[in-house]
Amino acid sequence: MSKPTTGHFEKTAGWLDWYSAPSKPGFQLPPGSVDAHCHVFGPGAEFPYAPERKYTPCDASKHQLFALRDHLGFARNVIVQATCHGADNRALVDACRAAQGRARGVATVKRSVTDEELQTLHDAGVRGVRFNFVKRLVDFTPKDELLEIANRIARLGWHVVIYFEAVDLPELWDFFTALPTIVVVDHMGRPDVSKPIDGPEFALFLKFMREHPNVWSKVSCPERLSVAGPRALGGEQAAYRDVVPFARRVVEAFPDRVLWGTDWPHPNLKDHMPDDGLLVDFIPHIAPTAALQQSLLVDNPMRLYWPEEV
Ligand SMILES: O=C(O)c1cc(C(=O)O)oc(=O)c1
Repeated sequence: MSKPTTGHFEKTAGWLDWYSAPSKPGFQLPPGSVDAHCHVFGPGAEFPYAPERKYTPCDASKHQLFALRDHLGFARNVIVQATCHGADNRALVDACRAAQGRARGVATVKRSVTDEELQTLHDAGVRGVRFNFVKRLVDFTPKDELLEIANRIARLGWHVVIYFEAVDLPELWDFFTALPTIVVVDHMGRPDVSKPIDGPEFALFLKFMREHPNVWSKVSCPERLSVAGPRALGGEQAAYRDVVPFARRVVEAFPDRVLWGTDWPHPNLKDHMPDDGLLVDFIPHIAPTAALQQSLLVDNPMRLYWPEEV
């Protein structure tokens, strides 16, 4: 793969660039696997980063994303609007269109979005909107505004993707459970994996999923959630052991409502940048049977993002 570059913009201090020489996974992905959470960044010279952004990344273009897709053995991508692009979905739309049916998108929109703009997003392959509650990434948006957006996109058959941290779930519960669509949680709601898996915090997340059959979860981002490592670098086959029980619990309890994604190009990692090939090798530890792998990587994302092909 090519190497990361930065064009017009100066990266946030300490920014870690994506890993430019990922290994070939040892784990053989089932045919038709979907990387259901990844991003494009710019390139900034073509698709400028949003003025309200909280970080400035290195560029991560659609071509680089598609090269990674092919290298790892994925068939398709779900590209999620990154907060550094705010509600300007041009880079996302451009990538989805260029993928020629092999990518779907999750956009960020404001209340002011027109029906015509929503239709244009739909035609490009967008099937969801993302609501972000992680304070270091976005400014606060009032809940009535988000609910209004959710009701509008529900009519298009789209869903809502939510990103929040485990400690905030109690406060956000009423809002989340009032959403009228399928609701997809990013990165398992960011559990603190140094806390017990049977403790109250993770129990609340499992209850959230158990009591609400419209709630799905991405069992992604062990590299972000791991406290004890080891890191997915240098051929490590036992990476992020502390995350495995959490992700596996979700996969086994809700096999029909889980998705997996690389999270490439891994915004805001502070301590290391994982080898994406080794991240793929993490999958069979959380989805240990062929049937679970088929649901996680193929059947579930196809049902949600390409229902017309199922
Ligand atoms: O934890 C993060 O920093 C992060 C950021 C973004 C984004 O900026 O969109 O997306 C993610 O999936 C994760």
